Amino acid sequence: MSRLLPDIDYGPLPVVVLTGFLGSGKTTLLRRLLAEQPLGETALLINEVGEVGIDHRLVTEVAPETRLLPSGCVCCSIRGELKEALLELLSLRQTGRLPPFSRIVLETTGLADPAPVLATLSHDPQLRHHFGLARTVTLVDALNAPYQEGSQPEWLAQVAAADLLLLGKDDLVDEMAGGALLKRLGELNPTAERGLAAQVASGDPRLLPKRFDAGPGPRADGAQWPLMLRRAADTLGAAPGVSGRHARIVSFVLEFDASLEWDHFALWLSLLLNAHGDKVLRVKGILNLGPGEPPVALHGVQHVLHPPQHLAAWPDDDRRSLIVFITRGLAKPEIEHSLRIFLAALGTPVSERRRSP
Ligand SMILES: Nc1nc2c(ncn2[C@@H]2O[C@H](COP(=O)(O)OP(=O)(O)OP(=O)(O)O)[C@@H](O)[C@H]2O)c(=O)[nH]1
Repeated sequence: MSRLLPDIDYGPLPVVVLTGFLGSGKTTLLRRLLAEQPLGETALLINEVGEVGIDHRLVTEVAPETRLLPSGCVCCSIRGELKEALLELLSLRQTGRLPPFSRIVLETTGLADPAPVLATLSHDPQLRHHFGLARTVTLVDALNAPYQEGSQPEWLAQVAAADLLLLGKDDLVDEMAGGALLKRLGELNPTAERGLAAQVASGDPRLLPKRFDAGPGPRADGAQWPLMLRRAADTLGAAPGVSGRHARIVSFVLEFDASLEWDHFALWLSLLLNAHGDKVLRVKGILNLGPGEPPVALHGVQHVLHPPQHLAAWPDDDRRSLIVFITRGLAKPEIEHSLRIFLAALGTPVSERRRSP
């Protein structure tokens, strides 16, 4: 008798990366998120420091298809292992040894800068064929955030990499402190959506997208991308940059009214990220490449520049190019200067829009 195989969609599987400093509440959040969800829809990959994976035991009840990566820090040697773990999961799914799960949640160790994981997911051709980075979610511990911002570079890298910032343990601080923290997170990463972890309910689609292109990135909803960038630009305004409490963190926006020459701009950005990717914690942009051209969405974390994406159309008449940077030890004037000199040398000078203070 022939067995009916499940109808598996072999399109790229969405991968949601969940990060957050040690003890910020990632496992607690995952348990709530996955509780009451149909078993087998979500595969969970957990990377932990140390030999014994305690989290693994905690989440096994709700997600039996968990695979635990064997060794420690994501940021050092995990690239090979992450790839193997992802491909193994896929193989088990395709051969029917695992249910046809429709997404993967990858919880990174709390001590890690997520950039290497994001780089692996975005740049490995085999992984890119099968998986799509849908969203990076960072959990921030409300009680410890002020201290962690001042002392832990990984905390800042996690906050900067996020598409969604969730404030956890807000029950441990008063309302005013919680509000101030959310505002602070908006200053540090003005392009991320913000919310309270306590409001994440079981099955929250922000963390459990159904398809890769249903994620929050530029693929998902072209109109949202420029609007998000404009909100960020308004937040940052004419300020030279919002400073962090340490290590010269700044967030700022470059705005251009004139269209940009893609080849020249892309070359400049690649050179910038090659040379200073460790200082560019995050870059997100929407570019106007000239009349009749669709807008292009840019999206990068440190040395990683995700493949730029053409959006269907501009949402309205506003045709500004906007590029938001979050940098460490690289100030806005340095980046402006480098872009201006570079484009002028190639014969396509642009002048940046200046907002009146
Ligand atoms: N008061 C309060 N405690 C919380 C909340 N979320 C998590 N905790 C507690 O914080 C501690 C750490 O939570 P976990 O969920 O294990 O944190 P984690 O980020 O997975 O920890 P690591 O895997 O060690 O990085 C546990 O004792 C939780 O019960 C919250 O919203 N409020």
